[in-house]
This record gives sequence, C-alpha cells and structure tokens, in this order.
Amino acid sequence: MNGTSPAYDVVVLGAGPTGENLAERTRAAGLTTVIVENELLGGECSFWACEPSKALLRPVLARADARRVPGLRRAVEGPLDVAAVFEHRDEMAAHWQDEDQVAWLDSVSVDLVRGHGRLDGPRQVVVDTPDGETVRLTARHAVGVCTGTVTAFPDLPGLEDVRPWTNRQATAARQVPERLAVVGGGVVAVEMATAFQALGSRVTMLVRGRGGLLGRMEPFAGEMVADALRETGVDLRFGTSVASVARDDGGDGPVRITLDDGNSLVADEILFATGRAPHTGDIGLDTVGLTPGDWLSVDDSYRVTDVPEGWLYAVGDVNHRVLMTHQGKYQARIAGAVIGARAKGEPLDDGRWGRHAPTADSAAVPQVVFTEPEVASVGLTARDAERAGLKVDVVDYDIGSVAGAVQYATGYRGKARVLVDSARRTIVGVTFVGPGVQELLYSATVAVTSEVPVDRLWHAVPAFPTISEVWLRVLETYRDSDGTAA
Ligand SMILES: Cc1cc2nc3c(=O)[nH]c(=O)nc-3n(C[C@H](O)[C@H](O)[C@H](O)COP(=O)(O)OP(=O)(O)OC[C@H]3O[C@@H](n4cnc5c(N)ncnc54)[C@H](O)[C@@H]3O)c2cc1C
Ligand SMILES: NC(=O)c1ccc[n+]([C@@H]2O[C@H](COP(=O)([O-])OP(=O)(O)OC[C@H]3O[C@@H](n4cnc5c(N)ncnc54)[C@H](O)[C@@H]3O)[C@@H](O)[C@H]2O)c1
Repeated sequence: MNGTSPAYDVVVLGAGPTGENLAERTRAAGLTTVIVENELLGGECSFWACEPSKALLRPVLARADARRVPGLRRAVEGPLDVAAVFEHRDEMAAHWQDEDQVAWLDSVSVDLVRGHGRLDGPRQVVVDTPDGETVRLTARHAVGVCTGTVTAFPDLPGLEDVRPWTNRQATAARQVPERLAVVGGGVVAVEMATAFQALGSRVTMLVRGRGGLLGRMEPFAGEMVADALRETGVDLRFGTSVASVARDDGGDGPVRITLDDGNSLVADEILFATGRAPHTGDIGLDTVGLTPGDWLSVDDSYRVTDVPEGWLYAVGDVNHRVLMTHQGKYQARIAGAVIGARAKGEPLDDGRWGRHAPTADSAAVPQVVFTEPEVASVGLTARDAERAGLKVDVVDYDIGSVAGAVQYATGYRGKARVLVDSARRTIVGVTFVGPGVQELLYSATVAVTSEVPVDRLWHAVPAFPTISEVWLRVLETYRDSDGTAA
C-alpha cells in the first residue's frame, strides 16, 4: 500500500525490547499504537546481544563452577562441545525468526508496519516498506524513538576491507576462529573474550587505557576479571591502541594488526567491542530540527529536549542514559505511563520514586557481567560517590570466607563491596564479584531502591549456608568498624 494509514495515538519507531515495551504500555493505557520495525521484532538484544551472548557464556560459567566442585572436576575436564553450544545459542536467538514476537504484539493489540521508518516533521513518520511502498503514519499524541545503537568503530584506515566483527558476527558465529583479537575493555569485550577463549580461540585483548577492564565499575571487579582471563590463557594487553588493520593474501587471509607502538599481531578475526553509537543517522531527525546521528537527550519524562510541543520521546539505548535491556524496559514502562497520563490530561506522579519518575536511572541501575568470575553491581561505586560529593562508608568483605561460598566451590574467590550513605545509613551501592553472584543482585537492588536503613537489614536473615550470608558478614563488618551496636 502506498499511502496514509489512519492516525494512531502513538507511533513507536523500533521494536527492540524498549520499543516493544513502550508500545505495550501505551496500548495498556488505552491508546491506539503502531510500531515500525525494519529488521526483527526483539531487536539487538534478542538476536545479536543479550540472548545469544548469554547462551555462549552459560556453558563456560557452568563448567568453571563444576570444576571447583569435588567429585565433579574429572567429569568436566574435556573441551566444550562447540556444535552443541552453537545449537543452544541458535535456539536462544530463536533461529533469528521473530514470529513469536509478532504473535505477542498481536496479543496486546499493537499494529505492526515493517520497514524503515523516518520522522517527517512533527508527529509524522514515513515508512519505506520491504515491498517498495511508502506508508505515512500520523501520531495524535506521541512518537517514541527506540531505534537503539550500532557498534562505534574507531577511525582506522582500511577497516571496512578487513570485514571486522561486531557483536553481530561474534554472537552469531558459525565457527570459532583460531586466533581472535578483541579491541576494547568494556562489557562486550570481556564477555566475548571469555566465551571465545573457552570455545577454543586464542584470544588477545587490546585495551587502549591502562586503567583496567570494566572502567565504569569498582576497580577490583576489572582486576579480578583480568586475572581470571589471564589464567584461562587470554593475552591481555593494556595501553595498546590499534593503528591500522589489513587482511593478508590480497584480502582473503588473516588480519594483520599494527599497534601504535609499532608492534603487530596476526589474528583470524578482529572483534571491535569499542562502545556504541546512536542508531539515528537516517531517521529524519533533520525534519524536526535535530541533528542526524546524535544521541537523543531527554528530560525526566523521556521527552526529547529541544523539540517544541513535547510530542517526541526517546527511550532505551538511543537516549544514552543506560545502555541495557532491563533499564530500557524500565524506561519504556515509565514513558508509556507518562504518555498515557498526558493524553488523559492527568497530573504526573513524578517525585522521587514516583510512578512517572525515572529515579532508578540514576540511583539504582543493576548490571550483571557474565564473566568468570561474574560481576554484579547496582547503584554507586566509591568513585561515583566521591564525584557526587556523597560521604559513604565503604564496607568490603571477602566472599570466599562465607560458609555458603565454601559449599559452592572449593577455593571460592570473591569480593563484596557495600556503600552506606554515612548520614542516612542507607545502602547506595553494591558490587559483588565471584561465581554465582548474579542471583544476589536483586537483593541489593531492593536494598538500594527501598532505601532501607542498615539497622533494619539485621532482620533480613540470609539462609544458611548460602552465599547470601555475605549480607550478614557485611553488616557485622560495618557495625564493628563504626562501633554502632545493633
Ligand atoms: C554483545 C552485547 C551483549 C549485551 N548483553 C546484555 C545483557 O546481557 N543484558 C542487558 O541488559 N543488556 C545487554 N546488552 C545491551 C542491550 O542489547 C541493549 O541495551 C538493548 O538491546 C537496547 O534495546 P533498545 O530496544 O533500546 O534497542 P535495540 O535492541 O537496538 O533495538 C532497536 C530496534 O530498532 C530498529 N530500528 C532502528 N532504526 C529503525 C528504523 N529507522 N525503522 C525501523 N526500525 C528501526 C532496529 O532494527 C532494532 O530492532 C548487550 C549488548 C551487546 C552489544
Ligand atoms: N551483561 C551486560 O549487561 C552487557 C553485556 C554487553 C554489553 N552491555 C552494554 O552494552 C553497552 C556496550 O558495551 P561495549 O562493551 O561495547 O561498550 P563499553 O562502553 O562498555 O566499552 C567500550 C570499550 O571500548 C573502549 N574503546 C572505545 N573507543 C575505543 C577506541 N577508539 N579504540 C580502542 N578502544 C576503545 C573503551 O575504552 C571501553 O573499554 C554497554 O553500555 C554495556 O553495559 C551490557
């Protein structure tokens, strides 16, 4: 169909996890909603990020755990069954088909238009459909941009010719390269280095800074992950930047990587895990007075600043607040409720922790890094607190001393850090590093978002013998350090 569809209350551009949730929430608020998607419903997360990457990592973490359990070690001595891992990965990526998501969208009564969407002036979206037609969509109340991100590449001569891997090639790989170079020291880099080293690659990590891995987290997290990566055989090089890349043998051979110190190395593939760029280059931003290719900055109701009349919202990765699926979905729930309330002329409940306030975006973002050891964090780091001028008591505890950890694994290595706001005596940041800590994170998230006084936490009794007894040990350490009996 070439033409104009009936007007909707809300048009959502991009059906990743954020767009899907936004559309479902605006529909639940009684607003007619259409979503536009030009690849697969479910977005990067379902097909080339969270789901397939965690499927590659799960056997790696389970094997590492099993190797620390007396009586099991010999049973898991051998290499991973790569074909079976890839088969499981394929399943977790739904074989790159989205019919289940289409059925779900239908079940929540959201319409779908497939194709590339672009803004075309206020409240207008034009979609180029796969069959070469054009559909114009008009939004009565709001357009939500949820177009996510793509890999941000460094500016390197000859880069395109070497067919570099991004998260897409890494998570959907059909073969394990014998030698894999990974550029970057963030989350994608450490997770993919962990996975491919265990699958059989010889991994070299090229990290430009000297400050360690996982730069936004507590420094000990990056240090413990770095030590473990080295132990598995990863060649970890800090203070190293790539100067140029080229494929040997007329472009069909391995990649020759020249470093800024003049040294070089050869790899079969090179993965760029060098951060993300906004997917906004070709979505018609210029038609509404914005600059194509920019992040979309938003106010605390996810309305794009600098666009008059407040009809344009940006939710998820594209607003550059927090680049994670669960947080994009959190934002979508709030933005959907905000759009619904505004459409009905209702006041917003936007005080701290209110129904329409994105308080967790700044106070309590949880993240798990699925490396070996795992890293789980929420809220502030000690450095964040210092930068914010917030006085905190830092309580550290060696998780390996907890009875549950001794049960969990022989020679358990782990560390917990809990930050207590010195004035309010509430918890404002938690980091756990160690095997199996991912499932501890929600307890920390509840503690931070509830602003529960540490004195009350004494009544939250952790079961014996579980790793969660680390909470009790942290409370004891805090009590004994400041002398406040409880
Ligand atoms: C390797 C990797 C692993 C990750 N692992 C995790 C994890 O374990 N946990 C976690 O929380 N986060 C993880 N993330 C981050 C997570 O993938 C993102 O935060 C999440 O996908 C963002 O969701 P989104 O909906 O905002 O954007 P996206 O998932 O990028 O979705 C955007 C959608 O918009 C569509 N689109 C774009 N432009 C247009 C257009 N013009 N017209 C129509 N459609 C358009 C795209 O096709 C896409 O479907 C990972 C990221 C990477 C790279
Ligand atoms: N488990 C999870 O929750 C999970 C997993 C993967 C990704 N993610 C999210 O996805 C986002 C993207 O992850 P990412 O690892 O790509 O980004 P990142 O920002 O976490 O890390 C990027 C890394 O690349 C380096 N870098 C940037 N530009 C460079 C350059 N020109 N040359 C060399 N190095 C360069 C940075 O110093 C940093 O080490 C993050 O926000 C992350 O939290 C989450």
